[in-house]
Amino acid sequence: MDAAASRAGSAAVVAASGLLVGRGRAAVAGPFDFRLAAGEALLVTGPNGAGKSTFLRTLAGFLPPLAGEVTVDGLIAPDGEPAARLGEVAHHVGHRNAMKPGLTVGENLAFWARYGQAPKPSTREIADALDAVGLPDLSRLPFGYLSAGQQRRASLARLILVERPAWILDEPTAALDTASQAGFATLMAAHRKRGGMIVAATHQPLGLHDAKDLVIRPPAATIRDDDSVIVDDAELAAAEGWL
Ligand SMILES: Nc1ncnc2c1ncn2[C@@H]1O[C@H](COP(=O)(O)OP(=O)(O)OP(=O)(O)O)[C@@H](O)[C@H]1O
Repeated sequence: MDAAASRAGSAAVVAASGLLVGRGRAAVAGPFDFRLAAGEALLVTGPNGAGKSTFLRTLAGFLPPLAGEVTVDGLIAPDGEPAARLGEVAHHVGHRNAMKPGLTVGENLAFWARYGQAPKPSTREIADALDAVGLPDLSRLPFGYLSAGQQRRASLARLILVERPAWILDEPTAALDTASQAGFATLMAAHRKRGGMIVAATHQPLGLHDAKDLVIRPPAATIRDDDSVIVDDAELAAAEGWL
């Protein structure tokens, strides 16, 4: 993807209205309303099981909303057309790293660049992205050889490798040491200064200054065992629109 084309213009706005998120037929959290302009951040907090990951995965387009909508204005998708969905212009980094342990660090990062429709990154670009997250050039090592904190940092390097206007981050600093947490706060600040947006769920301080807050409060019973819970994989996939 062309870096300039993917950058958020100053008029960029992402907005959600009446957004209800869930798994299968079961509503998990919401409805939510928020508005993010270029350079702004939304900090999502709430206890375990409240629905933070479900909310982020819905924003990324991995789960369909049960109600409401998320609109995107002023952002250009990789195909050069105005983006219709946030997922087209966002990086999502989940709390599991979504990197294959048997592939090298470089192969994993190249996969994520291609997933975002960016050209195949050069060895230099991969080394620079790893350097930005404080890692030496480990690109030829299998991802599975890295320590937990190194794996997290290598996973975050995809944010740097390909410029995308929105970062959707689930516990981004989990497993990072104090210095790496501070380094990542600097990267997030630089992203926002370029007009980028951040939506981040966390249980620990991220150093995101002037972020808007979205607190997810769970219903009294968060673990359900009723007809709304789908336990069959195929039925769940069908309910979420994958089949
Ligand atoms: N297929 C499903 N059907 C119904 N509920 C589900 C399904 N899958 C997950 N859930 C429930 O959705 C709720 C929200 O989970 P989620 O992972 O979004 O929470 P979270 O706030 O990110 O939690 P944590 O802080 O522990 O990471 C949980 O109660 C979980 O049990």
